[in-house]
Amino acid sequence: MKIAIGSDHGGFQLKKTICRFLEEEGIAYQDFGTYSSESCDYPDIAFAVAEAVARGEFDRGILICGTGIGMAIAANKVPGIRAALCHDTYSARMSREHNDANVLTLGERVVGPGLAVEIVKAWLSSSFAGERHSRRVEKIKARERGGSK
Ligand SMILES: O=C(CO)[C@H](O)[C@H](O)[C@H](O)COP(=O)(O)O
Repeated sequence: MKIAIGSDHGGFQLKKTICRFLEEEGIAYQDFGTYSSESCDYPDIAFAVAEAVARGEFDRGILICGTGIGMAIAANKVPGIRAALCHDTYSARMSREHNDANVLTLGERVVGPGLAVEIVKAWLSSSFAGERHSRRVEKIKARERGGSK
């Protein structure tokens, strides 16, 4: 599995924690920035990560800002992206099993590093359950293509 990861300044410290976790687990990743705690704009990072995932260059994306909200809003503007803001492990697992989320967003100002790593673990180890959920995700994809509402 190959992960695209990014944060703004508000998620910079937590991104470092998550990158360390990925390294310990031997999971390949590419860091799309930001590379310091200097203030920057979350949409720039969100679009870079989301577009790389949408192009199929990465299996999944992880985006971190202060709350995770801005990253989710921005990433979900990219066709093909289903970004889920998860601050508990149950939501993280469900976002994979039911929604086939391909981007996880987190808020460094909301969750501590220990819980954040558990959320990432749950998210990376869960798979899309298919069946009735496929029908629902297909409706989202059709809408994105400009099809039926
Ligand atoms: O986009 C966000 C909120 O939806 C993120 O939390 C940002 O990190 C946050 O808005 C940045 O705020 P700051 O006051 O400029 O540090």
